[in-house]
Amino acid sequence: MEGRVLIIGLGLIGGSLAMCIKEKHPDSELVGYDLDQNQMDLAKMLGVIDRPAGSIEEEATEADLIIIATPVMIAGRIIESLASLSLKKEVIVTDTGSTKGYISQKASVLSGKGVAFIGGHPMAGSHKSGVAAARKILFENAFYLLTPASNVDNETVHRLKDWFSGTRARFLDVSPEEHDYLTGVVSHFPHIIAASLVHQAARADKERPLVNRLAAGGFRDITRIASSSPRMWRDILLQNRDVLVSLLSDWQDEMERVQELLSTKDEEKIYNFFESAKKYRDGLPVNNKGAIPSFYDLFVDVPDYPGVISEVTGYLANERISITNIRIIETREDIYGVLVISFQTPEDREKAKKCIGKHTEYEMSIAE
Ligand SMILES: NC(=O)C1=CN([C@@H]2O[C@H](COP(=O)(O)OP(=O)(O)OC[C@H]3O[C@@H](n4cnc5c(N)ncnc54)[C@H](O)[C@@H]3O)[C@@H](O)[C@H]2O)C=CC1
Ligand SMILES: O=C(O)C(=O)Cc1ccc(O)cc1
Repeated sequence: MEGRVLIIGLGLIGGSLAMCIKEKHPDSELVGYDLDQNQMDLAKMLGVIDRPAGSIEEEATEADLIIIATPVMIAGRIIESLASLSLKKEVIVTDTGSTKGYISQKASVLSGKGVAFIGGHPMAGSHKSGVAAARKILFENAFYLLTPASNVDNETVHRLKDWFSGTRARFLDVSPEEHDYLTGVVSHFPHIIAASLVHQAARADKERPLVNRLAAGGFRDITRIASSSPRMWRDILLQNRDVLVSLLSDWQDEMERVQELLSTKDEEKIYNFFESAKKYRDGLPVNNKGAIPSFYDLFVDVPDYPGVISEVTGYLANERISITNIRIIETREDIYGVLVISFQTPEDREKAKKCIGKHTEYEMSIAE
């Protein structure tokens, strides 16, 4: 498609969407605006946008697609300012916020003026922020939830999906209320729990410093999302307050049940508690990227000598295989154990396995 796209907020999500649009629609013109001049300069330098915007007002009136990819609290204010401008008749306005109820209410000022607003939420991301972390494969296979306002026809929704076809995401239309409940359960609430687990460990650490050293492996895995942007999660929690308060109350009931199982030493019920969780979790789809994307880990048993990490990463770099994370699980004190390398795709992981196998005799395994 041809046309001018204005992206407001050139961070991880705005930057990644810009890359996806350019790949599929090379004739489009991508204009970016960010309050932070450094992000705007970096976006231009990295080729993520064609040019920076002087202001939202200057560019919005000429845009065919306007994407608001700022923190959710700010998106509401931007919508209000867009509503005071004379936008193109066929323009589509969309956002990328993790909550949809609040923004959809705010967007009624646009609908009132006949402007098409389609709320959007690509359900994939990362705990990293900023345009430097943007990737065009970020949304591949992920769900992309859309909440079209009631005045928006199917043709317009299709037009937006066409703009975003380079994401290779799977689009689903839902109501804003349904959206906020679903994402409350699978994304927002788990972020609260991850942060609470970290708080619990940090408290214990004060008495027993070994906690810090032992909190590797599984603990790091389940608390990875606690490293996300505090500002972003503050805003999300405030906007999805009602759903989260109700989920917290369910959670407290659940914890009381667990406490009861422990005080009554009910072996069978404790077993069932874990067994039923395992059954449900094992049945979750593995090929989809969920709100909390899976990373494809390769475990490499490495010997204990200095430079072994750079040796392994060097082999991968030579074959241009990109990794998303690397860490060591120390199996014994001060002795290197297993190197865990994470990849974005199972194909990259397979290539890496072959590559390391070519150069070394290290044992490797994959855990699903
Ligand atoms: N990080 C993630 O994994 C995901 C985030 N989201 C949502 O996407 C939105 C953006 O998130 P990220 O890209 O991760 O954040 P980010 O922090 O990487 O980028 C946000 C950008 O918005 C800019 N900004 C702030 N106020 C602005 C204003 N008034 N005008 C113009 N720019 C402004 C910031 O300077 C920053 O560059 C948020 O609403 C978030 O809820 C959605 C899916 C995943
Ligand atoms: O880093 C992770 O695993 C995430 O949870 C990413 C994420 C953050 C916010 C969203 O609205 C959707 C996905």
